[in-house]
Amino acid sequence: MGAEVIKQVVYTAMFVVLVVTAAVIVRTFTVKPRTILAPPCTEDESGFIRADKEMINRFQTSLKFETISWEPGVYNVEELLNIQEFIKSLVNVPTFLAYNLINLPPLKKENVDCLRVIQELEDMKAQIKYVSSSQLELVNFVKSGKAIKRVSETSFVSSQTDTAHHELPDFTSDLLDDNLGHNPDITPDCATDDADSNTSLVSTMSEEELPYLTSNAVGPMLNVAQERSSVLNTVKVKSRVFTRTDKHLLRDVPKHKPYSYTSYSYALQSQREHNQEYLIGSVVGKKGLQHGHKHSVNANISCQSTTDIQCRESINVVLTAQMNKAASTSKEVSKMNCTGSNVLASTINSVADKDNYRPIAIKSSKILVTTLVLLDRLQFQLDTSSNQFGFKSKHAYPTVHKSPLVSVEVIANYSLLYTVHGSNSALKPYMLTGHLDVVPVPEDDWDAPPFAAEIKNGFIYGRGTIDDKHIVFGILEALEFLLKHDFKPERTFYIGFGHDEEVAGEHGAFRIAELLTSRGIHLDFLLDEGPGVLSGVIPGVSKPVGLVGCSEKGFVTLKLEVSTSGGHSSMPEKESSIGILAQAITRLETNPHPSVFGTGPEKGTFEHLAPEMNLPYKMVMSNLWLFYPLVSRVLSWKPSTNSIVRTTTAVTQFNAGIKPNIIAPHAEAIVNHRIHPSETVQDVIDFDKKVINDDRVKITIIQSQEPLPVSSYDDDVFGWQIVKTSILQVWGHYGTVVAPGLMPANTDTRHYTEITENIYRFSPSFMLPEDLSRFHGRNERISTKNYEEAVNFFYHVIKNADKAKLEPVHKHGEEL
Ligand SMILES: CCCCCCCC/C=C\CCCCCCCC(=O)NCC(=O)O
Repeated sequence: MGAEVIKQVVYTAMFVVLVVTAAVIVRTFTVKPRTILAPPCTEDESGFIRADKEMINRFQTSLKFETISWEPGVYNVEELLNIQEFIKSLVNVPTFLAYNLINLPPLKKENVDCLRVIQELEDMKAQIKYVSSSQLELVNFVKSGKAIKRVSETSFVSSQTDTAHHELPDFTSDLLDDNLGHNPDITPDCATDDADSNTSLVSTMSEEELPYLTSNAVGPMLNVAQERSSVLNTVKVKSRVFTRTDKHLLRDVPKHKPYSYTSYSYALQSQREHNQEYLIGSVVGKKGLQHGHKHSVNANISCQSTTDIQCRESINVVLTAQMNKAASTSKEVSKMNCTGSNVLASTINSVADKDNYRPIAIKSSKILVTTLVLLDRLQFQLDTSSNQFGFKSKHAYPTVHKSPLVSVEVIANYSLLYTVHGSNSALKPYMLTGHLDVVPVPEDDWDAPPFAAEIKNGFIYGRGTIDDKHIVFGILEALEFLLKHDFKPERTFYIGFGHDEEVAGEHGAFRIAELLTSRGIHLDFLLDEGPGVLSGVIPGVSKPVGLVGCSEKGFVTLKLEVSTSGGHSSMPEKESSIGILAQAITRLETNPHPSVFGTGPEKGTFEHLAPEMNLPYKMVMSNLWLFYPLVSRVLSWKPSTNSIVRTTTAVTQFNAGIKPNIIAPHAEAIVNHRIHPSETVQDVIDFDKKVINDDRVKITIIQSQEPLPVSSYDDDVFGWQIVKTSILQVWGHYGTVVAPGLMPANTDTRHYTEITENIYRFSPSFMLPEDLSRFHGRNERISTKNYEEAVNFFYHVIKNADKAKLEPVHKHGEEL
């Protein structure tokens, strides 16, 4: 009896397995491709736009920076205020450069107002720390007086490279000389009245005031620029460092022998060992240090700063009187040597001679403003009468800008709205969008400088190449070509270039959308940046995939905070704010949000791609009804594919602590989630709270956006057809297939949801798996060939969309 039942169960199981296997096999080999070749563009196949040198050059110039800086010098309060005013104007531009404000202007003698100004400048730097850069140039920014001069038109990158790999421009020695009283521009009240000193321009400051000068709190983005700092001012401080009487520091240095390079180096190391507050220093000295002085050394100190205190000490190291006698030595030491991130460096000239050592700190100071160059380089002129950033005439794309068919509006000072007027008002307009701003470059170890637009091995390197200049310039190039060739559109279309997409587009795209709404405009479809032509990115598909974002993930940025009583590190509580917060972060990272694979447009991706896949992927993807869990797990392995199966968690910032022996009373972290369309902001917060499960961790929302609606990717839908057809016209010869997908990052499209239901996100960039990290990362680049393809893609979009409708497509394909 028992054996009979077992037999029955086994037979039934075998039968089920057989049926399932048969179903899987049948389905694998009968599933029909949904990716049907879109109807080719029958007319004007010859209209291929070849990227000539000029076109590439126009693109390159759009990627370059220009530097505007204040000449090293000594400024009075009024001049500082001028600078301050200018910087304020930048701060008011929400998308201005993140890394444009570099060092502080130097102080003038004993002027508290200077300190106030400098503090304000510091505050302003903090404010602009995280904003993105925008392609705007201050061409006609003119300030009177010698204090503020535009001293450099070289690209920021080349200057930076010089600094990093060679020597700094040798202006520092002159400045030292200036500081020694040789500068005719120095006003008498700047001179020191200290009779004992041979130095001039010595400001007296308390050590409490020094952080204003030395704070490195503005973050790594500014560090690159700090490398360009110069010796500008001398500040007298009560310092004990490097005095011969400081036995603690120099106890191991032989007293009666000339100090040698190594002994001084040793002294600095000792200093660090004995007192954690001090810097990590290295001393480089010239041979034959004496030159008549008993104890002299040239010290080049760089501080691997981890705390403000370290920064401060590194700057306030110290020298002696006699600097004017040692002018040649000063020149030697004024060469800076800064490396790595979060490094604050200062060069020290020590010429110790007398018993009466007089410590003098050398402060490096300078304001450097780097701006981007789009408008000027393209010969747009700035309209300084109304707004110094606005522009009124445009020569780079003369046909576009002179055409009676095209009108251009400047929105919110910097964004652009083009209307290309069609002749047939019965046709619903559409819109192409892109953005002018780029994200900063926190690291400089690129294969080619990030703002020089160098071409290497057929690739144009530069921040903004794929995010998002190839779209902006691809559209303008295509339109210029079409208008030159007598294109007269029937269908009106808009082109919107926002200036602050990288910081949520709330001033640019938002205002453009608002304006269009106020005019009662409703769009047939809108095309913005998105995934692209992906090769080798989607598992199992060997053909390139033109992936079009039909929806966009939402996001929520959360601040997590823990506060405890803090105290002395010798008597710690069992748990610290840092420990508690770290635990919360670990819980979030080890408990990812659950997979919701198959509930959003990513399902459509596989419905379209399964028939194109190689075995065994084809079998698995054609039978998602059976293999969902397996596929979901496999997709979770790689960051790119993981991004489409769930709400992601990225811990992007963590701040706590100021000193080794103080228990941090406060720790905070920033967590950025990208929300899958099947979840909401509230779902995400609820999940996080549950996972963290610790009331000591306070969670606040910094910014959020619900996921965007899913636009139709039915082959009957005009906008979808246009995008798909145009992709195939440009990349079809590679065997490219087109599929809908989910945009894992955010775009300006969130602002346009009221004026169209059909929003598609596609960047005309050909991407290999390793290229995905170039977005916002190192070595952002595009090949010249790909740029040509981008231009042609927009050419086809504009041509295709001008038809009343595309050919009907034969529909098949099915749910998996
Ligand atoms: C099985 C499908 C796999 C899909 C893999 C996804 C591939 C995504 C490809 C490109 C992503 C492009 C990201 C571009 C982001 C640019 C926009 C941006 O930075 N916005 C700001 C922000 O999101 O913070």
